[in-house]
Amino acid sequence: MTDTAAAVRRAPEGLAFRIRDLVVSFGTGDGVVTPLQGLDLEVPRGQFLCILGPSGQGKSTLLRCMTGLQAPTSGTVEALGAEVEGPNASLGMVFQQDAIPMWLRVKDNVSFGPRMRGVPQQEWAPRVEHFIDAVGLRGRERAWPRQLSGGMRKRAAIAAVFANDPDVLLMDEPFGSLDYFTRATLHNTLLALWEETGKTIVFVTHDVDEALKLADRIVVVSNGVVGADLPVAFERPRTDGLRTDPEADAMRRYLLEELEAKAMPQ
Ligand SMILES: Nc1ncnc2c1ncn2[C@@H]1O[C@H](COP(=O)(O)OP(=O)(O)OP(=O)(O)O)[C@@H](O)[C@H]1O
Repeated sequence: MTDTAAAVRRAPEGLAFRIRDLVVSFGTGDGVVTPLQGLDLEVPRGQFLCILGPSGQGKSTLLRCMTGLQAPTSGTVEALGAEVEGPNASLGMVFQQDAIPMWLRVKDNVSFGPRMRGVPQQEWAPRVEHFIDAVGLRGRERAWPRQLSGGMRKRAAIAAVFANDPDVLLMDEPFGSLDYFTRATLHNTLLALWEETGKTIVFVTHDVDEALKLADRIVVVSNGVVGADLPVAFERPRTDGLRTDPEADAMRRYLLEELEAKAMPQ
């Protein structure tokens, strides 16, 4: 696809998310923790947004609010123009853990979402075949998850979330447990599917280089608010050359300093 075609296809038509003054508090045995303290964030449709942040400062809580798994204490979270009131099929999720049912073969896993939603088979079947191919699992359709490597199980999870055709994908450190090379190939698979489908992706990571490779935009969440908000304009596809690019290096240093400055003592 040419840059122009991609830009036209991904031209934002409104917002995927509008988050206003989001506060989340939890009561614990030791008192109250408030990981989100009045956070504002807008995410245009089609954007690949990476959320970075020091440990324990609210990234997962924010993502859970965006998927409807966590209710705000106050403030509002709107997805696709409507207030998020609970999980729904337009908000697809991928977590760090292998969140695929181990009792279903690969193909049954990939088709699980649309089958559960009662989508007619003639509608889901071609999508399922397409995404099995797109993630490189052709030939393993009848395998059980336990017969696959961690990277392949992640491929099945990605095919499953795309086959369910959500408008938005929310991913919480999805590749955190994988080795460097497996992650690198999964980055390319995910980017190819994002280019193809134009879906909005919100991706939480600890890893600055992962964010620089993937994102259109990086926000740093610290002390319960958006502490830094940077556009990432490096040309795609982003290759290993990004590691030695002076601009990328400047951004990497800035982000690492930002994370270090805001990290809480562990
Ligand atoms: N259900 C809960 N009950 C009580 N405290 C919680 C709950 N969920 C999160 N917290 C607390 O809220 C804070 C933020 O947690 P959160 O998981 O959102 O941080 P994070 O930035 O994603 O961290 P990490 O990068 O380490 O995964 C932490 O202090 C955590 O212990």
